[in-house]
Amino acid sequence: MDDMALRLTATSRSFGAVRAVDGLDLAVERGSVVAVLGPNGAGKTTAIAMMLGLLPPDSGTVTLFGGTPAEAVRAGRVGAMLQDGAFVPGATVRDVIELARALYPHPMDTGAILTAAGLTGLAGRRLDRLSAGEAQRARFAFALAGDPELLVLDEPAAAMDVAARQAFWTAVRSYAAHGRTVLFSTHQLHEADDHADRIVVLAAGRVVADGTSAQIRAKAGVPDGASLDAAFLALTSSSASGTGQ
Ligand SMILES: Nc1ncnc2c1ncn2[C@@H]1O[C@H](COP(=O)(O)OP(=O)(O)OP(=O)(O)O)[C@@H](O)[C@H]1O
Repeated sequence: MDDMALRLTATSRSFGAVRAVDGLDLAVERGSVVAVLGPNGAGKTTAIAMMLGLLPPDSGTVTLFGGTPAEAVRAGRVGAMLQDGAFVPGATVRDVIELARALYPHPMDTGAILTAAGLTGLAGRRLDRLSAGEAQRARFAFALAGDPELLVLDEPAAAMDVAARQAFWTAVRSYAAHGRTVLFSTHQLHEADDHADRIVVLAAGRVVADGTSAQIRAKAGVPDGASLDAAFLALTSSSASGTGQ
């Protein structure tokens, strides 16, 4: 049995002439919180789509808990929050949570989902009337509903205000504290610094650095006290121009 929640081995995916993900090797231990950083076009969303079985790799393999992504999704072991996840028009927050709960074998309690996602006061609100930040929280609720072992979150806190972000990250940390695994992508480097045990920096579809924030700074050759932004720019500037064209 694979003791990793997630494993990508020599995984590649191209779109025409663009090599979005280029021989990516990444293994994520169960119980860890991993942030994936990278400039626009680095391949984060493509890698996440392959992790979830939404996009087949051209070459290489992707396994979740030692099996295929489809098996893990079918078994309710994975919850995901995607950037452009659309909602059923006219449905309420509670409707979509109940819909998600019905898809999973061991769903979380509706009240616990609403609390974790900060939506208790908005349960009866129509999804198409939510603000952008509230809609992100509803996507988080959908991802949490099945009480999955692995949460995969693509730029999850985008559009959330300061209080919503704080509540969101508290919920993520408490989720991970129960031995579950979280992988999230972000452009907010401080979120990676503050909330991830491990940071993976991608550029041009490859891993250019992987470790704690101190290890990332050391690899980039910036001092310990320097911002992660300085390390990020040092690590990604040479390869960033080679992608996203
Ligand atoms: N369906 C597609 N068709 C053509 N090109 C694509 C497609 N999806 C992604 N790409 C290209 O693959 C590369 C990687 O895109 P991807 O969305 O994975 O990057 P990203 O790191 O998530 O970027 P961002 O930070 O802007 O969200 C980009 O050059 C993008 O234009």
